[in-house]
Amino acid sequence: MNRPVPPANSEAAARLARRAEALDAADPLRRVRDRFVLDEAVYLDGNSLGALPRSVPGRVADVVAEEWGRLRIRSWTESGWDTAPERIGDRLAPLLGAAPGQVVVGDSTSVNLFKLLVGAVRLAGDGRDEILLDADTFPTDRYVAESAARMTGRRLRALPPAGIAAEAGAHTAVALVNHVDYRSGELRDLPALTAALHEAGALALWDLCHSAGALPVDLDRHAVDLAVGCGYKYLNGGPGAPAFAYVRADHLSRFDSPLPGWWGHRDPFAMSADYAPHAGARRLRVGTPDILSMLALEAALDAFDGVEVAVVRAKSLALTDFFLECVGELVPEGAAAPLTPAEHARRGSQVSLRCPDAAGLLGRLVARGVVADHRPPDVLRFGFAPLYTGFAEAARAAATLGELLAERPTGPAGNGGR
Ligand SMILES: Cc1ncc(COP(=O)(O)O)c(C=O)c1O
Ligand SMILES: Nc1c(O)cccc1C(=O)C[C@H](N)C(=O)O
Repeated sequence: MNRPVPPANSEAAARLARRAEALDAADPLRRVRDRFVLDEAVYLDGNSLGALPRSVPGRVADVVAEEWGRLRIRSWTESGWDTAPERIGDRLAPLLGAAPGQVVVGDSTSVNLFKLLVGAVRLAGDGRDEILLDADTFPTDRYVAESAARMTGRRLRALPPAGIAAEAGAHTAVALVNHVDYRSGELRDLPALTAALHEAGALALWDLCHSAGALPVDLDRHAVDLAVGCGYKYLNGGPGAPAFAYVRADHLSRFDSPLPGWWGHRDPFAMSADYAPHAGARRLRVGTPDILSMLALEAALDAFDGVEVAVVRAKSLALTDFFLECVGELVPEGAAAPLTPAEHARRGSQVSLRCPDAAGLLGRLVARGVVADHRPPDVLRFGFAPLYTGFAEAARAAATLGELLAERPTGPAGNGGR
């Protein structure tokens, strides 16, 4: 049965659009939006690929023409290419709540997961023979963890994140957990779980892909042992931007990387036959960095200049609250069920809705200028990047979704989720 859009909905949509206008006018990050290249589409996919910061194209053009084109090989030293991984790591560190000297940028998240997970098992020592894994994890973390467990002779146990604290014990070397779940948008209790792992004598390795740049992480404050994350989501570093790796300062001197490339050597240009790791975070480097992508990420971080993470978080919660309210008012009852927790303490910066035929619906949303994404089998994800997403866009996305769902037969929204 096709349900027409009830007239009350257009009134509600108009009322919510007026509220959105007022919220946008009062938004302290309103001007930060101008730092990005955007168009008339409602872009709610910054949790997959962040929008292009205006600071990037000119910088990349300059790197190509001047640093590569004119200076060529001299740029390794004269343009600071040789120190880019740790320099950009230190630039990123405040967004993660980390003091300098602990974050290095480079490689992909998957590669950094491998380095840090095997490194964590080595740090934990021989007596600890199991790795715990967030059972809901993004697939790459699982694939890497399975291989790391095989290589190190450890047992891998995948557990619901809420059960990890209770299961961690004298055998646990490390637990690998996602700070924000990529499907549901659920935020995990990083301080409590890290503390519980420490209580058991185990290490905490956090995947921050869906939290870095969107909410406070406070790595140092919570004494997180190790963390990884990607540069292309809320950090807006561009497609395939280098990822980052964090190892807590007091673990660094004992951190034994399973990928000891020459760029992590104490003195790479000594070309020594023996590997001797650099004293600090530089030991997390592996091979020659991808300079063009790396410098694009560095320029992208300009978008955060003068922006406090607490303000980003406040706007993220206000946006997702408002979107959920709009969905509640504008989407036909039962047509889409929020999967993302309502509690602020458990919500990242995206809203996931379960809808039958989410894939088909996504195509129709995109055709009407609302760019979100879909994860199988039935999840629609709406990512809210507080630096450039406005309340009017949240209202427009919900109104468009409501119209589409009212145009087609409604079915059960699915209730077999978490
Ligand atoms: C939580 C999480 N971990 C890891 C990855 C994979 O990162 P990469 O492709 O940089 O290895 C992604 C996204 O692609 C992700 O969402
Ligand atoms: N890394 C991606 C890619 O290379 C292509 C398309 C999407 C992505 C993503 O980042 C997906 C993302 N990690 C997710 O949360 O599903």
